[in-house]
Order: sequence, then C-alpha cells, then structure tokens
Amino acid sequence: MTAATIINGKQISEEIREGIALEVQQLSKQGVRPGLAVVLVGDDPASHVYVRNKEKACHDLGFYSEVHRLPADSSQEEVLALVDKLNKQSSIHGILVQLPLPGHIQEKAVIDAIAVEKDVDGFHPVNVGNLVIGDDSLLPCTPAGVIELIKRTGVEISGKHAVVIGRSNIVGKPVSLLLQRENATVTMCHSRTSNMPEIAKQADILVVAIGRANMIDASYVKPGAVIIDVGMNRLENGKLAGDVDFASVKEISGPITPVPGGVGPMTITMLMKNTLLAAKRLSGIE
Ligand SMILES: Nc1nc(=O)c2c([nH]1)NC[C@@H]1CN(c3ccc(C(=O)N[C@@H](CCC(=O)O)C(=O)O)cc3)C=[N+]21
Repeated sequence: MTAATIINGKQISEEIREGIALEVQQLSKQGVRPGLAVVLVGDDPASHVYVRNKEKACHDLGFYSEVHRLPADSSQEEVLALVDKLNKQSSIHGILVQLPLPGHIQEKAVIDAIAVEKDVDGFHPVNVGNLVIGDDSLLPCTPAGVIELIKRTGVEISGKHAVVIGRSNIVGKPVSLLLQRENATVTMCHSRTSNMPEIAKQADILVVAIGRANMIDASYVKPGAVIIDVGMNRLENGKLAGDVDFASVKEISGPITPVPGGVGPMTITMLMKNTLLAAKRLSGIE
C-alpha cells in the first residue's frame, strides 16, 4: 500500500488566507477594516500559542486587532462590562473570549452577552441554534476548518459514514451537524461508548476530538479512511500531540492531518474568515 497523504493544514490555510487578504484590500476601498477583539482572562499557558498565532494572522491580513488581558481574579461583572463595550465599538466586528474562563466566572453568561453578529466563535446560542436548523450563521471555527480540510482531500462526503469521537459543544457536536449537512451518515462516539474501536472502524471519515494524547491507534481505523485529528495535547516534553497515534495510523489510513500543522492553523483561518464576514455584514456590504 502507498503511504497516506498528509493533509497540510498550514498550506491550505495559507491559500485561504491569500483570498481573505484580497478581500480585505477590496473592503479597504469602501473604508472598512475588519477588526477582531480577543479577551483573555488569567494566564492559562495553553492560550498563549493560540493568541500569538491569531495576532500574527490579523497582522498579516491587515485586520485591526485588540487583545484584552484581564487578571485571573477579574469579576464576572468586569468581563461583562468589557464585552458590552466591545459590542458597541464600531471598529470591532468580531469578539472572541478565550475559553476556558477562570472557575468563578460563568462561561454561559459571558458567551450569551456577546452580540450575535460579532460572535466569530459561533458559540452564542442563537448561532448554535441556526446551525442546528441549517440557517445561515457564524460557524464555529474548528468545525468549519475540519469540513474544509475534508473537502480539500477530494474525498466525497455525501453518502459516506462519518464517525465523530467526542461530543463537546465546541467541536464534536457542531462537527457532527456540519457533516450531516454535507449528507454524511454520522455516528457520534464518546467516553461512554462501549464498543468504540468497532464503530470507528466502520468510518470512511473519522474525526477525533477527545483530548487524550495518541489514544486512537490503527485498531480504530478502516484502511483508507480520512483521519482528522482535532486533539491538541501538550506532552511533558513540551511537544504537541494529537489524539491520534499518527505513526501507526498513517500506515493504514487514507489522508490524515498531522498535529501540529493540521486542524490548528485552519481554526485560526476560519476565525479570520468569520471576522471578515462579520465586518461585511455589519457594514451592510453583504
Ligand atoms: N473562545 C475560544 N475559541 C477558540 O477557538 C479556542 C479557545 N477559546 N480556547 C483555546 C482553544 C485552542 N485553540 C487553538 C487554535 C489553534 C492553534 C494552533 O494554531 N495550533 C498550531 C500551532 C501549534 C504550536 O506550534 O504549538 C498547529 O496546530 O499547528 C492552537 C490552539 C483555539 N481555541
């Protein structure tokens, strides 16, 4: 068997970003510059890579960006007051409040407070509801990036069996809905699934988002299946590992994403795409 294709999320991101940069140029002629605000409460170290990569993307694409770093002991009222200010600020079209928030702050209260039109994470209940219904909405970034990566493998999604491992609100659930929207037959597995390898082995497309380093080995994989690894696990040696045991799985799978360089860069690219879209809509251009 020939070696599996490695899906180059970094390169695909670059291609999409070139298109976004062109649109930003066009928009600037109409006096609009997409603006993104990121709110970081406390100093979760895992957040830093993400915020750094996001700032770089904003800079490279000519977006306006603000990062608000609040101390870990900020009150919920303080965070809500900042969100309210950003909701009203015309230079900002996208607001992302980095999760997880410190335990004393209710994530739901904060997400609910973000203006629906500026919710570039796609986490607000109105955007989630529209996703479920199939109406137009700002799509959550990682799930949107996953679909884009699958489409670019050239493998048809329609009619295929997709298995999603993980049922979180930010990845597993929305990815399942988007795959279903693409006419896949979708099975969701999770921590209580009793015969997971057996089910996963039926997948033509396997999306893994469980948060356990290298858990999915070749015994979960049908030969030739598309493998999308959403995992981001920081190992003790400081390296990043996915949820998929890349070395063993790539020997039998079809196209497979690496970590890093797979889904991660796409998440940021989709955030930029959402911010561009929000800027156009808020400016009455689309
Ligand atoms: N409201 C909110 N929205 C999020 O989208 C969100 C969040 N909170 N909290 C944290 C997670 C994590 N996350 C990442 C996205 C991309 C990379 C990324 O760019 N990874 C690169 C680089 C990794 C590296 O070099 O260390 C890669 O996979 O190749 C990392 C992490 C978004 N998150």
